[in-house]
Amino acid sequence: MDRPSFVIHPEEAEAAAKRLGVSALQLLPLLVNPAKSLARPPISNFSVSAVGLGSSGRIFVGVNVEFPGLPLHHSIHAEQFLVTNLTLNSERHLRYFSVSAAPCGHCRQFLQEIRDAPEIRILITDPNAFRDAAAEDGDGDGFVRLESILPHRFGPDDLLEKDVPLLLEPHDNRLTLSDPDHLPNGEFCNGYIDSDISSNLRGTALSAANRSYAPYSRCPSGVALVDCEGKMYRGWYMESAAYNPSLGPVQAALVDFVANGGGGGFERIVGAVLVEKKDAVVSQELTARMLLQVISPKCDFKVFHCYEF
Ligand SMILES: O=c1ccn([C@H]2C[C@H](O)[C@@H](CO)O2)c(=O)[nH]1
Ligand SMILES: [Zn+2]
Repeated sequence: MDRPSFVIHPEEAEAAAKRLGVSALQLLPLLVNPAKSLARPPISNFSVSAVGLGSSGRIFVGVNVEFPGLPLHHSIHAEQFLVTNLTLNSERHLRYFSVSAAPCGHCRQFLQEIRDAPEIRILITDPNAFRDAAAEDGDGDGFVRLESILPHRFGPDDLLEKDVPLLLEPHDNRLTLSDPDHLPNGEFCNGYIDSDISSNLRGTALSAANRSYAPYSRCPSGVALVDCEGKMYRGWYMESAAYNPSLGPVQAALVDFVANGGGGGFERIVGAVLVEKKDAVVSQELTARMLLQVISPKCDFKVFHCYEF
């Protein structure tokens, strides 16, 4: 099968399933191996891919991404990439996914932010992974419930009221820029970014911050990136009830870059804007600056502050 793209539309999925004589669900594990070629693991050389079916009938791909020069905990796991890809595409539910290796504890925890997480069904294509669990889980389709591989969960129910929107649900954080016309630390100066791109970046980062999922810290943030051809990417901060598996806004925007940037390297990123609250208890500024400096040294980075109206 050809190398899959990061989002497969229902008609394409249907046609591929028909060609292969399988159902949409059975297509997921068949896409896992080809999708591994999209991973970027220069440190481990261990490619992981996760392929999920959303409630719209679209199929989404996630892969692992590693960053040489940075501590390992900045890596993006395939399952986190998959969930980020769903949120960037406004997909409301993830009910099934297939993945090349057993999801680590960190990913099992991150998935808890999705409503009815215990019911998410997972099929691991690695033949050595939990055949017993699949046998016990009952449906006979090879998928196991997340609950069976992460029992006694700690999740949003432990910290939030029941009516708080969860990760894949719509968010509007009601943020507006504190001083939109004030460019912090001078103009963008690397020659790629004119005032139109600069104001676009600002607006895109603000919209991203408005979609951020930060119910635990109440410190939403968003990032917009621009590459050397003027193409823009965006992502927003997503929290985990267990804090550490949270995914930062730069990583989320890098998911957009890896999925839609035509396969180029991170050094193609020439401009970045972070929008977050001033004096936020959880601030992304220093981490974002460091990350961008390592992966794309010539990237010009600006921070704009916002407040809740
Ligand atoms: O659940 C997991 C476990 C590991 N990895 C990635 C992280 C790192 O890039 C590589 C080695 O751990 O595999 C994932 O993507 N998902
Ligand atoms: Zn993981």
